[in-house]
Amino acid sequence: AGNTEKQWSLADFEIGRPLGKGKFGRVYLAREAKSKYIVALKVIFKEQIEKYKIHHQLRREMEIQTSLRHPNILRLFGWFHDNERIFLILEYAHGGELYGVLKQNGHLTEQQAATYIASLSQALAYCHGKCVIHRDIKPENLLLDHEGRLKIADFGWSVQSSNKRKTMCGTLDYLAPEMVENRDHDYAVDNWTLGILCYEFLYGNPPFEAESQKDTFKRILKIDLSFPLTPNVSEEAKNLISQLLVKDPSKRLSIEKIMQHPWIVKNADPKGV
Ligand SMILES: Clc1cnc2c(Nc3ccc(N4CCOCC4)cc3)nc(-c3cccnc3)cn12
Repeated sequence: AGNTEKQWSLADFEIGRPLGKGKFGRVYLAREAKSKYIVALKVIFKEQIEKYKIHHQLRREMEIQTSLRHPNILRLFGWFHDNERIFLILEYAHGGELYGVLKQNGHLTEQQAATYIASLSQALAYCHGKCVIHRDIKPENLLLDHEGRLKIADFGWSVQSSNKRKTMCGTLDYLAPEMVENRDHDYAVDNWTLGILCYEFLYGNPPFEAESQKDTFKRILKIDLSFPLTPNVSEEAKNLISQLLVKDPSKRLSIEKIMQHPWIVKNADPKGV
């Protein structure tokens, strides 16, 4: 049967301008020579992979992102390598980083914020359904397509959850209580992050920002959450944020409940999701 996947090489692409640089390499605009199809080419140097010991993380990112198909998740079409570099062939997000839009405008409107939170919730519901936890959702990892639709990129920190959902695995008879208790909550890290992002979209900075990392950790552990008087944010938005930034993972609003929250129902633009 052989591998039906085409073996790509650098010769198949015309390289355009750099789009930006990540920690382990750069991202370039590129065009597949025959089809003229526009992609983003993420170049990672093998010596960096050795140096930072990120083989497994990179392999996981590639396996996970290749397997995910969702309108709000950036596609990984394939990959290839030469002696020094690994190349990821990624979907090009024409609108660039959401982070840029956020910093440009200072903060987003309630409609924009609710639309992005609804998109993220749908993408996460899809990921969690496939036992994938992203764990590193932040504005830098969020891109926009030509219609301003949100795309989650960079699954470098995601994990294939070891705790298969109750429905997906064998007998629970032999599980210790803490295992049964935690099984459904390791996904809740992403729900917490939705609360952080919703706050940042509406106020322009994350809720537990502090001078030092130590102080940020203290504020997180205390759930030291306060809402500035400006910009003016609706009570429903604050209500959603307060139901996500909850210490006990089992008490955080579920993805389904987020989608049904009055603030989302009222403000999210179904076309933008
Ligand atoms: Cl992966 C991937 C797919 N598409 C992109 C992309 N696309 C993109 C489009 C447009 C503009 N603009 C720059 C301002 O003027 C408007 C257009 C920037 C990035 N950027 C990055 C990236 C990565 C790191 C830093 N910064 C950007 C990664 N990408």
